[in-house]
Amino acid sequence: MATTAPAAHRCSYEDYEATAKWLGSQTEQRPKMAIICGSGLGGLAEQLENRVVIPYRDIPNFPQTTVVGHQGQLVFGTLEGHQCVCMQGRFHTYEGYDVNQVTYPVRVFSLLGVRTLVVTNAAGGLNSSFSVGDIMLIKDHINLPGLVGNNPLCGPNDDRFGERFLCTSDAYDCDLLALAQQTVEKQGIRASVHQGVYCMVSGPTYESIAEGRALRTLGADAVGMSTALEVVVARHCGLRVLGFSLITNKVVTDDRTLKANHAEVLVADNNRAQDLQGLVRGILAQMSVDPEDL
Ligand SMILES: O=P(O)(O)O[C@H]1O[C@H](CO)[C@@H](O)[C@H]1O
Ligand SMILES: Nc1nc2[nH]cnc2c(=O)[nH]1
Repeated sequence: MATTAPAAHRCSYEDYEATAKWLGSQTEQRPKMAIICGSGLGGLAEQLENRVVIPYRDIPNFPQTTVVGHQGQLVFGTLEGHQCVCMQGRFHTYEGYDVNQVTYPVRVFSLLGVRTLVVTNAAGGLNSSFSVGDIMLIKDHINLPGLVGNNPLCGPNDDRFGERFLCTSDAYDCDLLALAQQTVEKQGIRASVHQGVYCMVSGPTYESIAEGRALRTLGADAVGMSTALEVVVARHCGLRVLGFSLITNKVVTDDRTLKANHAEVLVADNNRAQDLQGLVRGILAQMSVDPEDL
């Protein structure tokens, strides 16, 4: 029987606008900062003050989360004086969403007035000096799906969001990274925080031994199934980006008896998510608040 490939899910500017307008009608908060919470890392959103919670199922055009550890709601509120919107749950291509759906919220946030994106994720450690529970400040990424054609900027370019050819050598904001590093020193947590390169793969399989070794050879320090697509779209809209990986497991590169699994990812998050929350809060506390936010 002949099969046809599913059509790419095209989102029009009007779709993004409609979602942004609807969200704007649900709250008077106008965040300048968006935070995407990775697997098991939604606790950050619980710390917001003056919370307004909006389930994804109520939001026009929004995808739904299907992954354990991703709650599926937006939380608006204030963190360390900054008006924020947090995604408690993100979308992945392995769930069956295409790159436009995975990145849909980022363009909506930009239309809402967001200027800075903080991305967090759970990731497997490839760098042999990383331990489970360590935090990696993302200094660069390898967008493997994007490099081979599954890039959210493929297709007609909408100049209202950004230019056709996007530079990504500056994807992770140097000033924010420097501020993050200063906060690490101030909090005395240097031993468990590293800077490194995040590699996005499509998943949902965890790496084979040969794949883990290959990714390490490529120059990746940590690997996961998210983030790079969101960052590409954020940069296309001109947002500043700060990224964190919580190292939830070591990628298996030799011992065949070890088996990566999502339960261990969530357990590591449970144990160490508070360290990441403390670091993010510490960084935000040092960032000047946009006067319009006051
Ligand atoms: O990247 P986040 O969403 O944090 O989740 C990571 O954890 C899941 C696998 O355990 C995958 O979804 C991977 O990408
Ligand atoms: N691809 C991948 N994603 C992850 N997310 C959390 N841990 C891992 C991992 O080891 N590999």
